Amino acid sequence: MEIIKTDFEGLLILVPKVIVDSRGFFMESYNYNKLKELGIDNNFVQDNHSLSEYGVIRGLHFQNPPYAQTKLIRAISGEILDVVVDIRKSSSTYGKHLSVMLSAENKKQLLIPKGFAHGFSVISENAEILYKCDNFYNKSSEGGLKFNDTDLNIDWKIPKDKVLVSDKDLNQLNFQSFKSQFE
Ligand SMILES: Cc1cn([C@H]2C[C@H](O)[C@@H](COP(=O)(O)OP(=O)(O)O[C@H]3O[C@H](C)C(=O)[C@H](O)[C@H]3O)O2)c(=O)[nH]c1=O
Repeated sequence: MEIIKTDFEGLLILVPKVIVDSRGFFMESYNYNKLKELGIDNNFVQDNHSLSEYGVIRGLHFQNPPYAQTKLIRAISGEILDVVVDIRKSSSTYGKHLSVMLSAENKKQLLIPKGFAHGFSVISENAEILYKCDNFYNKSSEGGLKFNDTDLNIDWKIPKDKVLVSDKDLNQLNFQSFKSQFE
């Protein structure tokens, strides 16, 4: 597993070792011990799996403390533009975002620490994603930021007339009126 650091504290891109042979490929998509040897020690307790069509944007979501979640996300079919926004008030990258293409082809994973709002747009015809969480779903602790917030100015790589979002995501907070609960 290759670890790629980013400009955001704790936000890592993981590239698993893929073993190819005449039958296809094999990879250990997750290995607690191998990540622990690399200094990554999360007790993941919930796996999520979603399918979305082209143009869907899910996010930008997070769970507030004490239900905040570290996530380890990957695409198992199709391709997404995965986007995280740093909402840790004391972070030097507060309010900044990182975008990374995750796809069944590149097999990249994103380790997203607590304190980031997370979302993705579906660039392919459809995409299935799997992600591990180190805290359980807690609906009442959910928070969110508007995907099209002008201060965040995120390029989701989807033409405006093709964007598909839930009513919930249309009504998230603007960044300016958002009060982070993350230090
Ligand atoms: C997140 C979640 C949702 N649900 C139920 C609640 C709804 O009945 C249904 C769809 O939920 P929602 O529309 O919030 O799903 P997404 O828009 O994919 O939300 C996720 O999208 C972004 C990208 C994230 O990073 C979060 O994990 C999560 O907020 O699944 C559950 O039962 N358990 C869960 O852990």
